[in-house]
Amino acid sequence: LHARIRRKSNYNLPPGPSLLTIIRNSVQLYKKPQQTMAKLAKTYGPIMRFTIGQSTTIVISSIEATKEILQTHESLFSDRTNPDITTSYNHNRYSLVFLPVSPLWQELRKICHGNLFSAKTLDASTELRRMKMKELLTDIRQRSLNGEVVDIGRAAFMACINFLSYTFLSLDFVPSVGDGEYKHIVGTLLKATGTPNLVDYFPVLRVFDPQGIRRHTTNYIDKLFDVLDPMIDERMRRRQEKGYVTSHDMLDILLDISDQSSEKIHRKQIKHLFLDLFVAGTDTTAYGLERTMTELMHNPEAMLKAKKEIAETIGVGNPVEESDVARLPYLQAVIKESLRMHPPAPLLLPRRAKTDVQVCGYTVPEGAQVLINEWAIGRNPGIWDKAHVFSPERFLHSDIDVKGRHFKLTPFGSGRRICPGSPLAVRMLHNMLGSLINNFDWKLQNNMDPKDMDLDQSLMAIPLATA
Ligand code: HEM
Repeated sequence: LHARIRRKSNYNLPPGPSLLTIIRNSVQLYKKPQQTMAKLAKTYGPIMRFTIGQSTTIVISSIEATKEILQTHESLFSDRTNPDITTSYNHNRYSLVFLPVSPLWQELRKICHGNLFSAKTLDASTELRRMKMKELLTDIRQRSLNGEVVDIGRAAFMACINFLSYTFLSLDFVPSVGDGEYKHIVGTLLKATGTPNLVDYFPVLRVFDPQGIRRHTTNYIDKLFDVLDPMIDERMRRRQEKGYVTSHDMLDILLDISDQSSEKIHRKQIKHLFLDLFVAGTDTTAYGLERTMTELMHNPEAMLKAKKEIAETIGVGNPVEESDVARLPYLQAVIKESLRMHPPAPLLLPRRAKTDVQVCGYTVPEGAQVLINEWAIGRNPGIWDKAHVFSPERFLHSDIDVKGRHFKLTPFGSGRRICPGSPLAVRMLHNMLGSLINNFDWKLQNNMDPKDMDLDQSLMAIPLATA
């Protein structure tokens, strides 16, 4: 123990906030972790160390250090930390999100890149999403006729699940679970992943599960598997029938791969993969859409420009097709600007240091959890001109994209663990946002002035059909 303490004290990282400071800020750290960490980084520096119990977390909020972690030493930071919660259902043994770099993880990534999220596969399933987009627009049109207020976050969430479940399974996942319940399940699973769990800091408490986080998570995963299992079984049965025609969805692709070689992926892994894809893909994309709509309503000039561009390119009142997006540079800039200011994964996903690694002259100790504060980087006035102003124009004649090559903007991460679903997320974001603003004018409820909006609150708005 003595040797360990001595070794630790040799690390040249500045001490970071004390336990007392962490406790004092704990409510804020829990409610708004990225903002609070950005505030603390002003005192403790852009490479900040938190040590609690047996766990060291390093929070990065400079581009130089981000680049060293996600590019220069990427192979040493490409594993994830494995919070206790991932051991529910042995998910850590199958999960694309939490597996370390390993043959199984490589196989799953290969399937994602080559099959599930390749341009060819996504093009083939465009029709499924087009159908869902029409349903969303019909639903909003009806609400517009009734003069109803739309909770944009909720509508976006439901639209994202529908888009994903049609792309994955060619059917509505939600009616089987109930829409409110599904939102609750996904919300709870995500919240559980982000909730500081005493067990992760003091592993000796594992058997007690003092906050009940593992118990709850197992319960919710159970509910999702209860829906997924019969769907997969039914598809396997139908595939045995003569004359079965593939539906071009991800389940058929995965079952084709599994039929060819169950070593590549088997039934159980398919279920765990869908769990990851649904949980990782729904809330992030819905949050991205809600925040972008919020910014556009807060900035009527940007809204007008985006609407004008779409109307002139595809005609007013039409849904924006995925193939239209290349001709809509302002819409693309709007999405980038929103991802800069409101990254849906504000601390990305935790990486784990494989060995001691030198980053910008400091030693990140082996086993440390590394978080990139994407939110703080996106709002840093030293990095972005007028960082707190929503200005899509900054991206109009710039080559900055979100593919993980520009370390000032990496909302989908970078390197070998970059978000595999980003090609689908990007399509959904443009498609939904473009269609919502090309089909409706949006007004805040209670005639609220856009200047008075709270940009972090839920967006409630009234759709008015465009002339
Ligand atoms: C706007 C929407 C989204 C954002 C901002 C986002 C962001 C991220 C980020 C930051 C990571 C970690 C990357 C890293 O460590 O470098 C990630 C990983 C991941 N994302 Fe996304 N994501 C989005 C949508 C999706 C969608 C739609 C899916 C699937 C349908 C998805 C599936 C995943 C998976 C499976 C991983 C784990 C990959 C691995 O660890 O190898 N994401 N995402």
